[in-house]
Amino acid sequence: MPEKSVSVLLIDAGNTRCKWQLRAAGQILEEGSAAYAALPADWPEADRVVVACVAGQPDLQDRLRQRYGERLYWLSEPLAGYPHFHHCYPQPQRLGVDRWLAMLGARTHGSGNVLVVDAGTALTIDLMNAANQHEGGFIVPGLELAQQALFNNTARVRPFVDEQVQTALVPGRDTLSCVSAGVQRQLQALVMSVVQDYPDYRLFISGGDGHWLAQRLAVPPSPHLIFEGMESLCAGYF
Ligand SMILES: Nc1ncnc2c1ncn2[C@@H]1O[C@H](COP(=O)(O)OP(=O)(O)O)[C@@H](O)[C@H]1O
Ligand SMILES: CC(C)(COP(=O)(O)O)[C@@H](O)C(=O)NCCC(=O)O
Ligand SMILES: [K+]
Repeated sequence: MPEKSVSVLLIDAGNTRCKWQLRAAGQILEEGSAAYAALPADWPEADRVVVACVAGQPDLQDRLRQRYGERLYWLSEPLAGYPHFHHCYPQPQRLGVDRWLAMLGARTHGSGNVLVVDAGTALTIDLMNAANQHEGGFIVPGLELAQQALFNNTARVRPFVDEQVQTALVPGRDTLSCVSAGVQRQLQALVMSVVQDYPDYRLFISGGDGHWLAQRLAVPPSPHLIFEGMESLCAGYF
């Protein structure tokens, strides 16, 4: 009788929300995302569960530990001693586990230099060369956070209820449109400036704001990079 393929539940616990995929034999069987206040009461059955968490979340960890016991692998920092990646941080455990996994995920798409953008709560950009040497990166506030920074720290820049968020980059004609278009252009310009400095690096864009950013930069989005990184870890490590 053929052996049943191993099912893995992969959970990407970011600062804004939690995303998950149930995979078996490289296929995505189920997927979802939710705010922490609205997580499923009932997680799917899985042979193995890997969580990448940059956001603390002790309650989630307790619940998943109760549900899955020893099948749970909780990653809050890069795995020490992982041989197929060379850190540049003097303290590698300080590198966000999501950034590390996104780079491992990009590697599953081929060899060569990679420039990995994860447009989430923060927008991160990481460079990794063909020898899997992390060459460093950039961290800036992501779209929502950058907008909130303006709303929270100015008297009159705020989202008026009668204003619609614009998706175009044309100059805004109300406060919300000016902020939205301004912040989008800022993020796009940052990524373009790094791309320009590293022309031999293949660009990958993931994260909650990855779709529009990828479209602007004329590359296909890579929404599953962190899951792909987790899956490649599972193959050798868990
Ligand atoms: N359904 C959604 N809920 C929350 N944010 C979303 C959603 N869809 C897109 N976004 C955008 O994605 C960003 C969060 O991206 P995500 O990759 O989930 O972040 P994180 O991994 O930091 O939790 C938000 O800042 C927001 O601009
Ligand atoms: C930079 C981040 C906040 C990004 O988190 P996210 O936007 O995915 O929620 C996260 O990767 C993190 O907490 N990193 C630790 C600091 C570092 O990477 O240097
Ligand atoms: K991010």
